Amino acid sequence: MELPQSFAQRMKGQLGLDYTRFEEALHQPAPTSIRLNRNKLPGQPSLPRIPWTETGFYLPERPQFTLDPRLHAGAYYVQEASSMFLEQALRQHTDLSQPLHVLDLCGAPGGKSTHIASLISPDSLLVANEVIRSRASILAENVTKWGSGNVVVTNNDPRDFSRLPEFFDVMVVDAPCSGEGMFRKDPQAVNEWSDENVNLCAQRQQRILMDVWDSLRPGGLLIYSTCTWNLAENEQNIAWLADQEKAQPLSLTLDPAWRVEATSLNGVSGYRFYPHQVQGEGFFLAALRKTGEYEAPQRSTKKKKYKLALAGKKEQALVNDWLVEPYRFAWVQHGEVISAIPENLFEELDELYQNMHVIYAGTEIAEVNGKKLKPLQALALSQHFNKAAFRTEELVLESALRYLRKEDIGISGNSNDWILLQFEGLPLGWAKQVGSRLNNYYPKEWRIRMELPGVLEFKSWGVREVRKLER
Ligand SMILES: C[S@@+](CC[C@H](N)C(=O)[O-])C[C@H]1O[C@@H](n2cnc3c(N)ncnc32)[C@H](O)[C@@H]1O
Repeated sequence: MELPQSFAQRMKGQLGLDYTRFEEALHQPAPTSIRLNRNKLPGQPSLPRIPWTETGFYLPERPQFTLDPRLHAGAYYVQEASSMFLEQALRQHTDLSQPLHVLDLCGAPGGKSTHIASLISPDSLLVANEVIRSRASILAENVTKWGSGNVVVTNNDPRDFSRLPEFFDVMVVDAPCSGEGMFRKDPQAVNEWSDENVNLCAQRQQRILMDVWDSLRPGGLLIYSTCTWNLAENEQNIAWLADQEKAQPLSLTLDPAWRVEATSLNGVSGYRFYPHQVQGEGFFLAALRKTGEYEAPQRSTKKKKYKLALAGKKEQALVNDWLVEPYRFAWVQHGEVISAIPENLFEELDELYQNMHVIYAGTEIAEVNGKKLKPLQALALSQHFNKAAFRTEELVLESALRYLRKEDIGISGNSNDWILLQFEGLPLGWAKQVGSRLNNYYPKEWRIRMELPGVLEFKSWGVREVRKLER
């Protein structure tokens, strides 16, 4: 990798004597790390922990993740370690036990959204947004696999959030940036880098921040992050915002052993991750509190016209016991699809449907057509799913991968049932047995496209779990 000259020059100025170690680190392989979904994998793996998060771990090597059915089951997310530092900003500056409205503005592919979903209380709402449509679908897929049930995925431009004034308690802006911190993982980022692009990115970030600022409540928390190291896209932008909006800069308590670098510019604290100091990629994070007093809006006494329609009692009764605590949910119907949304979030969700382009909300449970009922993929992957309501079949590795490739797989018995297919107790999706045939209902868009290798080797992250299957 040949570093752009002006980038190297600037970093020498920024890092001084540390520059040589920094450059050497850029030529080392990037570490591999994952974050576990504790609702699906509660055990403690024998792996080194990422110190600033409770659920992140380093792997000794990079496995072929596509060939691990647990990834498709939403049991973990492959995420770069530094970016999990978001957890510190949330834990140190919010009360996560409270019901919060959180926005993840630049959400795709979903690393931070799934992380936030694991940290907030079940009564909280996360709006995971992505402006690019194709990327919003990937975000919706990852959110669905994570299975939290209190997440809404929207596909909106930041300026659309002006329709939701003072709606959010917390806002995460993981801004599109010049990607200097991704150089060793992504050679394309090196080719696209230029001083001009850094300036364009900085201007775009300011626009994005101004576009969404009004939808943060007074007293609310803004967490801003990038994966780049220049001042313009980081400290300078946040100092500019703090000055413009009279926001209060916040600092974080760091453990010196983490080797995260704290910076300060005009009273604004920033936190920098360099690959020669931490086991992770380049990252920057800063936090601000919006000043002022929040006054909850007066509720109108006029009868409200809702956009969300509740499912009929008959339809609801058909699917009610498919979730473990059905009384916690409102059951809404959109065409033939019944979804469950947390009961306490009905008003907020309706407001989102009125104002934004919602592409996924809550948990899609079933398609109902007269007496015909079809359980949906999101139900199988939901953390609230009542598995006892269905016949389940455990698959070995090869069958699980064939199922995820949407191939035909054999199964014993002869019935007319919906069958929940699992791998190591983790639901993967649905199949329907029709006589001796088994119809595969795994979503076509999610299927594994890669050919299975001649020898399947299941190298899990737990060192003891190496398996070979000769075929
Ligand atoms: C750094 S990535 C987000 C990564 C994500 N937060 C995660 O942890 O997986 C930035 C995202 O911003 C989106 N984006 C690009 N231009 C944007 C704009 N003008 N406004 C808002 N988001 C934008 C990109 O499509 C991209 O998905």
